[in-house]
Amino acid sequence: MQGSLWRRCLAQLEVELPEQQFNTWIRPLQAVEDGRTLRLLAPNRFVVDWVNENVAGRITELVDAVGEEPTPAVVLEVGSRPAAPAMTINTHQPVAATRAPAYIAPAPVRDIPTVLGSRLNPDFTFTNFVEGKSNQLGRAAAFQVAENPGRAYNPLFIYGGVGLGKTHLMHAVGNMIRARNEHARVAYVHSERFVGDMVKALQHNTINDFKTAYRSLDALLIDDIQFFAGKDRSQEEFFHTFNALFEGQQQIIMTCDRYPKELDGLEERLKSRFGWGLTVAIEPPELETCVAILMSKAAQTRVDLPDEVAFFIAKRIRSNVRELEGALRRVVANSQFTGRAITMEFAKESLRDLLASQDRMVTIENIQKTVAEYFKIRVADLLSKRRSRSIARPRQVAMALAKELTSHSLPEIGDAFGGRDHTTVLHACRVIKELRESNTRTSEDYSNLLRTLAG
Ligand SMILES: Nc1ncnc2c1ncn2[C@@H]1O[C@H](COP(=O)(O)OP(=O)(O)OP(=O)(O)O)[C@@H](O)[C@H]1O
Repeated sequence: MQGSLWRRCLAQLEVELPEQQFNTWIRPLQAVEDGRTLRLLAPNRFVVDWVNENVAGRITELVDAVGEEPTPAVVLEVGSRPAAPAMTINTHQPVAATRAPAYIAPAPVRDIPTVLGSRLNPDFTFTNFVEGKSNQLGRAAAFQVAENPGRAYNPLFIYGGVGLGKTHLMHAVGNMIRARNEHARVAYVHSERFVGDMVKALQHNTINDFKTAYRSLDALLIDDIQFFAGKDRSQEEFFHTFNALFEGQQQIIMTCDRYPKELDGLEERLKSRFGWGLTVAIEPPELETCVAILMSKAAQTRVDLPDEVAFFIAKRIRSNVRELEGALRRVVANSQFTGRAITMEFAKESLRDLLASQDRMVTIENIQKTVAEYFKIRVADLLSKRRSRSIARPRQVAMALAKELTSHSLPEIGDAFGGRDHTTVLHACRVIKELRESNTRTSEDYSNLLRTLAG
């Protein structure tokens, strides 16, 4: 069957490679298969070089693993196939939906009302959002907003770390509003896109259309508003949009990676407005919730995932839900690729590289989570500006651990702790070093944490 060999390789590569790499370098390849050769046609020399350097070996391995006799030779060259619909490469769809910017269809600003209205991701619903202690409040608030848009909590402000389900919840609200009223004008927009659209509208003299489009909505869902930091013109425009929607009792939902008051580079008048409705945090999920999420994702794709495998994955991948899904996707793709059932042994084998690199690499997120659990505070507290001793000390411990266990620079660490200056991190490292020498308690805490994190 023409094209099937490459399709299988593609499905596997999509799981193994970061999304951006896959889209940039692999997706543009066109395949021509004749049983003896798999010819991959690249649009230009850059793509050929990149693929040769980075994934050619892996492609050959995958072709070998498919086990066709004789094993087809892989040829990579610049070229393109004459357009023939039957040969279009049909790439496999990932289990999880792609991330925010991907829903945004490039469209002229004039079309905003229609285009915005079609940007909801139908896969993100309340039904498939798994509830746990870490997201209970956020889910409950979102549900109430969906039942009573513009009136329950306006605005609804959801904040928390990456990959914890903020975007999912936001879309769930939009989907539910639309399910209850098909005429409702609901728009999802990433803040970066809002900024881009606004700049275009200014350039093309269509700022009035832009304003009307946004202000005519029943609900505006705006993601990752930390992107507004430092962008004064966009904040100004968003301020007016916000006021118009708010006054019209039109719903506004926002997400952000931190508590709004902690956002540097954001005007005070916006920060205070963000707090007019309800502000809820989403925390990293506990083990049981992680297991439940895995089971739910497996069930959605009709995959048989034994409990012990779900526990194994949940225990080993602790950073966030997106990573958890990535690990599951890898196991499932591997199982579909090889036709083997998902057993403990199989999962360990499929995730070996991922776990090995994770074991070698302690992440700042992981440190924050472990330190927060250890001191029984919230990750959000570590990222906040609160200065009370019970928060500030653990924060300094976490910063010192990040310096010791990761290869991140001081500014990067500062940034990961709610956008702090590198001198704060340096100060934290010095304080902790001194305390470890003079204070048994700190010294013990630090050693315990080091043991937990680095084995
Ligand atoms: N409680 C949950 N139940 C089911 N799926 C979840 C849950 N939490 C997160 N997910 C899934 O995890 C993935 C990442 O979630 P999402 O994109 O909503 O994260 P986010 O908090 O918006 O992250 P970012 O700040 O990076 O945009 C999505 O595929 C989402 O469906």
